[in-house]
Amino acid sequence: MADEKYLLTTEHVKLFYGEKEALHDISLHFPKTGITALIGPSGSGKSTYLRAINRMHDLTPGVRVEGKFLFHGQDIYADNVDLVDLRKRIGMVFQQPTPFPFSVYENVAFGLKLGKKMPKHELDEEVEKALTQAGVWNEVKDRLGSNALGLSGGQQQRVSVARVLATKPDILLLDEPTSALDPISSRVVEDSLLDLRDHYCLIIVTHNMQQAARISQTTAFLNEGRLVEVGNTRDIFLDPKEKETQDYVSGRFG
Ligand SMILES: Nc1ncnc2c1ncn2[C@@H]1O[C@H](COP(=O)(O)OP(=O)(O)OP(=O)(O)O)[C@@H](O)[C@H]1O
Repeated sequence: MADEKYLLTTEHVKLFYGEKEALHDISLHFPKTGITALIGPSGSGKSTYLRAINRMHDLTPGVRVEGKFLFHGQDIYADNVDLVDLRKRIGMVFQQPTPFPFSVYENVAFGLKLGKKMPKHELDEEVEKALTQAGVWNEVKDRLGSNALGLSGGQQQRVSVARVLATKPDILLLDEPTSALDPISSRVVEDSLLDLRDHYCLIIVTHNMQQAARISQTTAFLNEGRLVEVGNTRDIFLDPKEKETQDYVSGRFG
């Protein structure tokens, strides 16, 4: 039964790389809007879990996923799911900015052109809207025809966010989206994400605990493939229930 309160529900998720169980019984729920941060030491399963949400493991031989993933109440892993459509509705932003080696405009219009044919003026509007939402329009509006590889790392990352937003997703998955950027560019990208959190469901993997504390409302702490604790970000950082969480957020391990 669909749970109206949540846009995405994952229950009892297990993921195996061959014989190795990398995720053990993870249940997490995500509301329609807001930022959830996934934190945990290297190898704790954060990226593995994030990638399972839009079926990025489908092409990796030997990977088996168990458990329930319900998006709008529908099973993400059902046989009849259209993966192109799923990935439009659940978009992914990677650690390294991923502009294609063509113009800023074409980078954002790319996903839109895969869908139904749109008149040029509509395409222009959608590109502007997405770049504005990603917080980079003012910086690129006079160079839409220039190669996106000529932008700064932070600008490239916000153009990558705009490319995902252009296809009108409900969920943005962000896998360490600022870890390849300098601190100033990181803060600019963070500010853009903060502007998005009232309108989208954002799930961000981050190693940067200050970042998780600054931008997320909910934090989930994973360790060795287990969900140790999930809760209000403030509580996870200031008053966690589990000693393991306390040890991690206070820097005693990881
Ligand atoms: N393609 C793969 N094949 C086999 N094992 C894998 C594969 N990808 C990840 N793993 C293993 O799964 C576990 C979880 O890895 P994952 O990358 O999800 O962790 P993470 O918390 O995102 O780490 P990091 O913060 O370093 O990116 C690790 O033990 C890792 O070695």
